[in-house]
Amino acid sequence: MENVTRSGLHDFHLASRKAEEAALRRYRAVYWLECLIGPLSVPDQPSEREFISCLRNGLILCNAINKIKPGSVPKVVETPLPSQSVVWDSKPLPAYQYFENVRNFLVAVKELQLPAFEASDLETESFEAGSAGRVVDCILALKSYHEWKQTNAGDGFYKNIKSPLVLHSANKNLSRPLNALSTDACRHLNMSAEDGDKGSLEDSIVKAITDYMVETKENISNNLLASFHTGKLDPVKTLSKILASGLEGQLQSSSAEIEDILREWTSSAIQSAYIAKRNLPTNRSTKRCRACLRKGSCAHWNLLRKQEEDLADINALLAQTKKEFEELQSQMLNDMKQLGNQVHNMSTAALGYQQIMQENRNLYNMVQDLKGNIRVYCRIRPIFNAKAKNVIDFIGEDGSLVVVDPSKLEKAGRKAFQFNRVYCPKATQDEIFKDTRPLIRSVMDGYNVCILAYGQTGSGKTYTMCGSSGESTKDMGINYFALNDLFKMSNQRKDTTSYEIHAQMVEIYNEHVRDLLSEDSSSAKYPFHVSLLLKILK
Ligand SMILES: Nc1ncnc2c1ncn2[C@@H]1O[C@H](COP(=O)(O)OP(=O)(O)OP(=O)(O)O)[C@@H](O)[C@H]1O
Repeated sequence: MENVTRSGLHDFHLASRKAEEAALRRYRAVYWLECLIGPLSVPDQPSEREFISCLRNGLILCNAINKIKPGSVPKVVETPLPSQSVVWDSKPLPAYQYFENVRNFLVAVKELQLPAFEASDLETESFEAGSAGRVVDCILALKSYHEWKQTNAGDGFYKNIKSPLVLHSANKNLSRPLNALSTDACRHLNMSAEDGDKGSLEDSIVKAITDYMVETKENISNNLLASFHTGKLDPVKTLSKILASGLEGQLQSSSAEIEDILREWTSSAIQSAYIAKRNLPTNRSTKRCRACLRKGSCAHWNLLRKQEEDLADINALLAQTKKEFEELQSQMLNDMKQLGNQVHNMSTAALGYQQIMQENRNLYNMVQDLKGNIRVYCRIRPIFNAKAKNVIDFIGEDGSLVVVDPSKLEKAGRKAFQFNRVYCPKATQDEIFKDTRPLIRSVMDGYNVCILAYGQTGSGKTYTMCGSSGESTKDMGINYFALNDLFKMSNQRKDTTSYEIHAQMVEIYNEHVRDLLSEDSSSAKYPFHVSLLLKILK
């Protein structure tokens, strides 16, 4: 009996407190409307019925929203007697006109994404206690929007903030799900976080607690009342149980999201450990940029850290490359120095070589002089006539030759001659040139050389000097061999000496000298025209 009394008393206090709360909110709404559009002709502290009656034609509401946002309700249905406009409920209009104002107001409110109410909430016929709550919520939301607009000059996006007190009266009859409202409330608490972001661990915990608080606030009175009615449990224990179960339920509903965040946080922790292993400062891994302050990890900061590491690697590589380049440079300098020394040595050696070569030439020419300035070689032509007798008796290696005259006595018919060398009839053109070649080299060293073929007709002078009449190089004469050597030696010495080679071919016959290379027969006889000679030489 005592418990029942206590329970009834508590119910009374609770209902009284709710009524006081609703009245205060209603007075605030009326006060704000009067400040906005003028006196409403209702008491300062109107009852719910007086409040509803005042607003039921929609005129006040339409004027208020048009004042906040001009043109929100383009056409407002006025009362028949404008002079009595201050008496809002003086003369009832037809129901459809009321409905049009209220409907236009509700459309405008929804466009602003503010909490609306049902048009039937303004019906005084179906009025019941507490039905003005949603109307009050709507007006107070309009008030908040007005204040936001004045503060922000209409810039940005207005997000309606619903306090638990608003929810308390609003969600009793609204079809809007509690979860959706809870989410809105949670977003309000998470204003500092990025919109649409799944959030960090802290965000999820805050969201869970907020949802729990909002939901529990709706259920707490019923739960407590139930416990009080049964009288079996202590109210404090009941409250604790409600808190614990509610929080557990919220955490379970958010467990998947929290698990994801925990996983991300764990991987972030592993990264931190890895960085610590790399001797990087540990506190760096916990740093986040401003945009990611509420996240478990910061991709921007990780990217920055990675770029710093790459930069450090590049710097190390650059330093190593510089070092290698310097080593290469010094090595190249050493090589250049060695090369310079080698070139110097080579030039010295070349100079020495030139000197030695010059000395060698001098010695060589000295040998040629010692051999004799005039050398006489004898070449014996083969016998072409089989009936002819051989007159050659002896050919010595030392250049001695003994011939025999068959028509004379043995002793008187024998004659001995001495030459530098005697070539037998079988001697080839090459063998003949071997003794002449050293003289050709002396020509290239600046000595004058003359090779003269002498003998009777048919003895083989032309054959020895020019070779046979054929084009075969096998029997090439001394002239061609000598010219070949001259060009070859000129080419070998072209780096040190420049030679000019001139050739002239003349015939001396019967005291007449003729130029055999001249194409003009008139100028072929001696003395030759110089211009013609130069032309030939070219
Ligand atoms: N050593 C040789 N081997 C073979 N044939 C030779 C030799 N010497 C001369 N002859 C030949 O003998 C002939 C006469 O020689 P060549 O014309 O050279 O004589 P030559 O002294 O120039 O006479 P000439 O004073 O009349 O001009 C040529 O047919 C030549 O081919």
